[in-house]
Amino acid sequence: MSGDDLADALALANAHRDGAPRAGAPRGTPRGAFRDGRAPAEPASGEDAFREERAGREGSVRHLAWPRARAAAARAGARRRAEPVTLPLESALGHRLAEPLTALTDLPAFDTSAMDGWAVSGPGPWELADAGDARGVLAGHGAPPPLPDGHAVRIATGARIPPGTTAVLRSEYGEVHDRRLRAPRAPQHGADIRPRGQECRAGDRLLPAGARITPAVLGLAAAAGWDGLPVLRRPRAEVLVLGDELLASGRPEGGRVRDALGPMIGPWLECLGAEAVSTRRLGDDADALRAALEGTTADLVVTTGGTASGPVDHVHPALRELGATLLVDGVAVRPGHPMLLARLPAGAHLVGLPGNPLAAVSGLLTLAEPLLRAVPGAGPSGGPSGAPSPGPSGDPSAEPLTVPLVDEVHGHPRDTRLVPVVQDGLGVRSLRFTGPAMLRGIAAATALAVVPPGGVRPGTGVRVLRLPWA
Ligand SMILES: Nc1nc2c(c(=O)[nH]1)N[C@H]1C(S)=C(S)[C@@H](COP(=O)(O)OP(=O)(O)OC[C@H]3O[C@@H](n4cnc5c(N)ncnc54)[C@H](O)[C@@H]3O)O[C@H]1N2
Ligand code: MOO
Repeated sequence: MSGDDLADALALANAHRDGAPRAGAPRGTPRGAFRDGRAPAEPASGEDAFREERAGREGSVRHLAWPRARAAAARAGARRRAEPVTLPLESALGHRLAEPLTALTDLPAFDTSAMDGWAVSGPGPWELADAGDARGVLAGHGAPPPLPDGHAVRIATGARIPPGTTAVLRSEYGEVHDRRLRAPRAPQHGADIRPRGQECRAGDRLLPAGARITPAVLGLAAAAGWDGLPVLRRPRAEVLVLGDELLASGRPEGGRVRDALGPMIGPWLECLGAEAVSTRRLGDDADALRAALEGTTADLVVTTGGTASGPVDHVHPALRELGATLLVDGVAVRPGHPMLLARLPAGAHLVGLPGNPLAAVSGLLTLAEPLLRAVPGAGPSGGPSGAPSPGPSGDPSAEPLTVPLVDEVHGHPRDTRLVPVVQDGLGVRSLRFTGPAMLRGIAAATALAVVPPGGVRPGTGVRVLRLPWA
């Protein structure tokens, strides 16, 4: 076990010791919790309830409090490194720059006309010069001949300025009669000429290392002469979908169900800043799972299903046999409490998502999202919170937004609930069809509200995890 793993394992043990009610100790009712199935008259504010929150218990299994689980995932991510690689511009979108972006050229690279019109030399009127092309000086052509004093030549936007030019006269500001150009108002010296280096000089630093590559950055990089960019490789994620009952196509039949997670988790991980390299269905085959975990080349393995303790739930046994370190083993959150986070012996992290589809979403946002956000230099291309990616500390604390919840949401007595919500005016409103096995609510949602143990009354501010596409 590495020092880092040991630190995490100790943190996990301490969290359980500090947070979970001890066996046999009187547990009492947490502040803000239901006593008789109804909402309390004076529930604690969201923040108070978070401070009061303690790790919950499920039967004899102790679960880590939701904020602690996210913090543990962020710590795991902060220890990962993002390697620099060079990608062609067409593949670089969404990555972060591994080095500052410098200009490979002056911009503009030559004095250029900002308008269609005439290049003029000296005060008017001007005699029209021969450009060697009846259309005048065009963009994309070689160096034009010098323009003698008192002469003008037709010029197009983007064309090179002939030596000797003092200004460009826009076509709407001049008139030609008998090869003489006149202008009611003389152009100022340098008018409508973009001088070489106006935007930058070769070698100028245009953007810092770590800047996210947006469409605008791709344009700037191309203008500045780059064909490929040094970027930080996104964490590579592999998705392993477990369950013999899953169908890859068609309608559910014969007691089997469609695999809803295979099509969902990879794209969602991409939204969270990972490169989803593969999604494989392994059925309920313990050997295949072990082999996949042993052979993985990914930074993050995400499994779905098999986290509980049923006869074909192979995730825990496989991790045990491989000698993995469990960093989070169950979280006091609904849905999704059997979720887990582990570190495989070769260094990859594993997020085990429960099989119920909304529980899997909960695990993704509780564990995978803070982990990916905290990988130095990586981070989402617009995370669920919409907040900028934090620095190397990976501190996710500033990340969720707080907004009023307009309706009453029943809470779990001990666990945090993640509830699909939709924007409603300045607040959010909870949705229907949000059972652990349902995706109908989350598919219409803009965010997940973080409902503290005991629930919240209408108008109370709750933290929300905004969905990356909302
Ligand atoms: N005795 C207990 N049983 C269960 C507990 C518990 O605390 N004690 N927790 C329940 C909860 S909560 C959840 S969530 C599930 C988690 O179980 P697994 O992670 O082992 O998931 P599976 O058993 O493999 O599947 C659960 C459920 O989800 C369906 N599923 C699985 N994968 C997919 C998929 N890719 N697409 C669509 N649906 C999927 C699967 O068919 C099951 O219906 O455990 C409870 N049990
Ligand atoms: O994680 Mo389970 O979905 O809470 O039902």
